[in-house]
Amino acid sequence: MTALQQRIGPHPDGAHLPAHHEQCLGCGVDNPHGHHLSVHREGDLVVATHVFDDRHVGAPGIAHGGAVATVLDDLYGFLLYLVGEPAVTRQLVVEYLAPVLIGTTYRLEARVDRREGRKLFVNAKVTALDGRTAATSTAVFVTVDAEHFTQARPSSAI
Ligand SMILES: CCCCCCCCCCCCCCCC(=O)SCCNC(=O)CCNC(=O)[C@H](O)C(C)(C)COP(=O)(O)OP(=O)(O)OC[C@H]1O[C@@H](n2cnc3c(N)ncnc32)[C@H](O)[C@@H]1OP(=O)(O)O
Repeated sequence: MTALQQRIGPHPDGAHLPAHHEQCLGCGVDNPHGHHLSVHREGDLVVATHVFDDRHVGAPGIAHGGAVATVLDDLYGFLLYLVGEPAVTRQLVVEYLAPVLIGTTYRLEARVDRREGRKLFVNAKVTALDGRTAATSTAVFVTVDAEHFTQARPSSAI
């Protein structure tokens, strides 16, 4: 079994899910520019509690929209542990409903809506602890084989 297959799982309900790799911008613990997302499984959901910090600011005090999209994209990447196959983002849509505030705790959750062949239709939301939804998202991921990741330079391949 390859390291990638081991990481893919299966992972039981409630389990903390492993980072995609140590340098991943979304979840890698060794990326100093990263978001260091920590994600667990809740049934069919993948869930993170997240605080954007000063590295992610757009307008003063408000998270940059690209940073929010980055975190959502990476969160979707954790659904692949539930699906059991690698996949990559083909389309990412974000609705910014309210400012996502720096230094404020948010709950992020994502799920697979449906699958059609290689296409995974997924959705997510970002919710403040008072229950207000700050952002919603949909995306299309397409499953790929392990060779997809060998296109990168050897030093950065996973
Ligand atoms: C498991 C855990 C692993 C963990 C261990 C780490 C490994 C996993 C790391 C992941 C880490 C995550 C991190 C965050 C997620 C990224 O950031 S992923 C990085 C960003 N994304 C990319 O780089 C992807 C770049 N794009 C590509 O490589 C290629 O376009 C793709 C996505 C592989 C697809 O290419 P292709 O295989 O040639 O497929 P193509 O025929 O174009 O389309 C496939 C199907 O999708 C359909 N389609 C295309 N676009 C659309 C659309 N917008 N809407 C609906 N359908 C569409 C097509 O019509 C087609 O449908 P069918 O004809 O099959 O019915």
